[in-house]
Amino acid sequence: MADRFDILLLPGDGIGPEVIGAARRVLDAAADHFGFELACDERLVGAAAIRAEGAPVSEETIQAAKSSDAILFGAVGDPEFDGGDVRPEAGLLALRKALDTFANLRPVAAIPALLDASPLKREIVEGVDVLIVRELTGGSYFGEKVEAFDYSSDLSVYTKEEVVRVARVAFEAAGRRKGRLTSVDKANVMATGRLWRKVVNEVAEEYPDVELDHVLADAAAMHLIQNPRRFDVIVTDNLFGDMLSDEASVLPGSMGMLPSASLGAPGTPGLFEPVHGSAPDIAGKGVANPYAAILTAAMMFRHGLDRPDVSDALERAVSTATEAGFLTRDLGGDKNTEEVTQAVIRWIGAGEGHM
Ligand SMILES: NC(=O)C1=CN([C@@H]2O[C@H](COP(=O)(O)OP(=O)(O)OC[C@H]3O[C@@H](n4cnc5c(N)ncnc54)[C@H](O)[C@@H]3O)[C@@H](O)[C@H]2O)C=CC1
Ligand SMILES: CC(C)CC(=O)C(=O)O
Ligand SMILES: [Mg+2]
Repeated sequence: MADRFDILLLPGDGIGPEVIGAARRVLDAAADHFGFELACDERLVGAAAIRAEGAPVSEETIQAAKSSDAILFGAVGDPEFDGGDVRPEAGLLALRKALDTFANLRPVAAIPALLDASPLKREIVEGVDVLIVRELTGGSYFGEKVEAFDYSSDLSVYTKEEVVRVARVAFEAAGRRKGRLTSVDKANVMATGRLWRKVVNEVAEEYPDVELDHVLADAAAMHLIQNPRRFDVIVTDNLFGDMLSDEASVLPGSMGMLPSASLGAPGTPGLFEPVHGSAPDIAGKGVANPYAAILTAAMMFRHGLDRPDVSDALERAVSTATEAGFLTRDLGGDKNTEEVTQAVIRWIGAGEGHM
C-alpha cells in the first residue's frame, strides 16, 4: 500500500481555488490521520493561466500532470473571456486530451440528510444511486470547429474504438453494481448515435450478466428526474453526459454535491474534477459548497491512488457533516465553505473506532 502521493493541484478560476483550498485542508487532515505523505504541486490553469502565462494551460503544466500520481482540478471559466478567442475552458479540454482521460465517472446518489434540499419530491429522490459514465475525449467538443463570420460548425466524430473502450468501463462498473446498463444516444437522428448503439450492443456480448437497454437522450433527460431509480449505470457521449449530469445534480440538491473522476488507461494519472464550474455568481464570497471537491478527492483515493480506506473515511465524514446540518446556502443551509470544511475534518476517522 503506497504511503506517498504526488498530487498536482489545479484550482483554476472562480470558486475553484476556494473548493480546492477546502479539499487540500481535508487531504492534509487525512494524511495526518492515516499517516501517509502528500507532496502537492500547485499550478495555474484557465483564466488564471491566461493572465499569468498567456495560455489556458502551459506545456509545463501538462508535463507536471503526466508525471503526477493524480491531478485534483477545481474549475475554469471567467466572464472576462466570454466570446474571446482564447478561452479558459480550452485548458481543461487540453488536459483531458493530453491525459487521454476518456471515461468520466459521475456518481449521483441521494444523500439521506439532503432529501429536502432537492426541489423534487422525496419519493422520487429517495434511494437514488446512479453512475453516469460520460465519454470525455471525443464527440462534438473535440471535432473540427469552423467559426466563420456568418456560420459555424462543430464536427462530432466517434470511432468504434472510442466507443468500445468507454462501453467496457461502463459494463465493468455495472457488473460491480446492480448489473444494469442504460446506453443513451440519439440513434434516431445521428450517425454517431447509430455507431454508438451498434458498438455498445457488440460489447454487450462480452458481459452476458449485465442487462442492457437503450434510451434516446431526450427521453433519458425526462426519466432522470421522473424516475431516476430506473437507472443503475448510464453510458453516453461527451455532450449528452455533460448535460445529463448537470440535470442529475437536482437529485442530491446542488451542483455543489457532484464529484467526478476522469480516467484513462490503467497506470496513467487520473484527472479528478468536481462536476460544477467556476460559479462566478458566488465566487469570492466564501460560500461555495466544498462537498463536491471533497468527494472528488475521495474518488481520487479510490480510483487513482488505490486507497479505498481513505476514500471511505472521506465519504463517511461528508455524510456525518451533512447529517449534523453543515449545509451551505445552495443546500438551504447557512454554513460557509470554511465551516463545512472544518466539520468534515472533525469527522475524518470517526466510525473507525480510533478517534
Ligand atoms: N469543469 C469546469 O471547469 C467547468 C467550467 N464551467 C465554466 O464555469 C463558468 C460558469 O458556468 P455555469 O454555467 O454558471 O455553471 P456552474 O456550474 O459554475 O454554476 C451553475 C450554478 O450552480 C451553482 N454552483 C455551482 N457550483 C457550486 C458550488 N460548489 N457551491 C454552490 N453553488 C454552486 C452556481 O452558483 C450557479 O448558480 C463558465 O465559464 C463555464 O464555462 C462550467 C462547467 C464545468
Ligand atoms: C470544458 C467544460 C467547461 C465543459 C463542462 O461543462 C464539463 O465538462 O462538465
Ligand atoms: Mg459540465
